[in-house]
Amino acid sequence: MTLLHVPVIDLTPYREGSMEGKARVAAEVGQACRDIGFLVVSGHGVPEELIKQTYDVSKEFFALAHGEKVKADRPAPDQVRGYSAVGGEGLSYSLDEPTPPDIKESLSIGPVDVPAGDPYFTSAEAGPHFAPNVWPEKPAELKPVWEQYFREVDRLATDMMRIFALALDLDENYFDGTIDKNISMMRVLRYPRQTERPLANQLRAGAHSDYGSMTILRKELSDGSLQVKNLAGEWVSVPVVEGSFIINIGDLMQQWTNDLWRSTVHRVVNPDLDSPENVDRMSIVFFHQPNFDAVVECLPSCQSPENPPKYGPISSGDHLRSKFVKQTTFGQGDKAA
Ligand SMILES: O=C(O)CCC(=O)C(=O)O
Ligand SMILES: [Fe+2]
Repeated sequence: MTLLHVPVIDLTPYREGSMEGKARVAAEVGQACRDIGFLVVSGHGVPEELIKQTYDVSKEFFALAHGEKVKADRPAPDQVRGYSAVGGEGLSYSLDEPTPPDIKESLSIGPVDVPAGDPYFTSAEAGPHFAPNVWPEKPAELKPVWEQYFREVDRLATDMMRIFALALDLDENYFDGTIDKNISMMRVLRYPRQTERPLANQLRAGAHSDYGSMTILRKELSDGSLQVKNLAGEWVSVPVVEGSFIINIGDLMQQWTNDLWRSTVHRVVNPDLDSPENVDRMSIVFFHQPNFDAVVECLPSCQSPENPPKYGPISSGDHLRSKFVKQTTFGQGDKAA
């Protein structure tokens, strides 16, 4: 039976390491990726205390005056680094029918622990993927806390890629060499409490699918505001489970699996102005993206004579660049970028 709701999956049996436990988790994850493209995971091993610290320092940053926050402004359109104010981005721009800008502000970083002096990370081919991070001066603890969060969630992403490999009947370490120098991004989003009615079709985050291999999201509030479009075409809320992460497949993984797995459209809806749920909402998002030079082509286990490859090969870096140029060009007549 096709899953029409986002399942909750405990990763503990995978992490404990028995063959049987790993196979069981992989089967559950595989079904979620095929049917709905989203899953909620518990037993992930990321320390709760670190997640709380990440929220706390991020909240402190967003509470600063606008003039202070813009000191860490995004340095260039092709570098997803630093601060982006409310109105600076619309996730739906990457779709064919864009809506007005999202009602959110954000702070983003790219890879941490980039080795100094290694040309792989500074070459022309590396493009903007290892651009230096833009750190706010305040609060001072934000940098070490975020760096640690990035490392921990990167470790979880590696576990997930291994589970994905098992779910796709591949060797467990099949993807390891494609993600060891990954170009992932971490971003904290703040959706302010709303004081006036949004424009027509304006959402906290407009309908979109994510770009990369997977997204790992931690959301603060136990509301149903993150919605996913299921295979029956209905919007369903992602379940809220304390201590869990929400994980979804991105467009690149859909291509890698020759459309066997789904990069599902999702959105963040507005609260009613006078509802108790109309409060600031924050989420911590980790967009996992393989090494810029990893070549993504339909996996052998996902094709057959009846189901030939639907996509040609593309590098992870080129794929990502083609997506995020679209995201900031709304209103500039450049949706084809
Ligand atoms: O904040 C959320 O719950 C979702 C954000 C999201 O989907 C995104 O930034 O891609
Ligand atoms: Fe998303």
